[in-house]
Amino acid sequence: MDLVLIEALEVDTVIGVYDWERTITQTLRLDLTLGTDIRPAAADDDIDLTLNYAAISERIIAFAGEHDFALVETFAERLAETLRDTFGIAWLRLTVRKPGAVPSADAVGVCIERGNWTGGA
Ligand SMILES: Nc1nc2c(c(=O)[nH]1)N=C([C@H](O)[C@@H](O)CO)CN2
Repeated sequence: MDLVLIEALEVDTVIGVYDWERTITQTLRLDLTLGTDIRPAAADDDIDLTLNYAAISERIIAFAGEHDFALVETFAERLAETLRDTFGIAWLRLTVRKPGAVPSADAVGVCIERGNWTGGA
């Protein structure tokens, strides 16, 4: 399996468990690793035969604007489900970081993997 990457994508959303967090927008930083087979796209030099990282990034930005979860866990789980359903992604790793949430840390967050890693050539 090959991998398509989206790194340090910043999205604005309402996120947090505290009352004050329900009234503001905060920035999350996302890293995605998307499992696919890039050989058909490379053979034909055709964007329609691969995972379009620009289209996926736009969907993520829209998703963040459409939802207001309390937990980064919920954001990650629901986003992974949406992306896999929308783009037919076999396997993905998604890291969601919340910079500034813990002042003495660069960022806190979660990392999840969903789907089946087929391996192979
Ligand atoms: N495992 C988690 N812990 C915490 C979360 C979270 O989403 N997942 N959220 C908060 C608060 O919203 C915090 O980010 C505010 O600074 C605390 N712990």
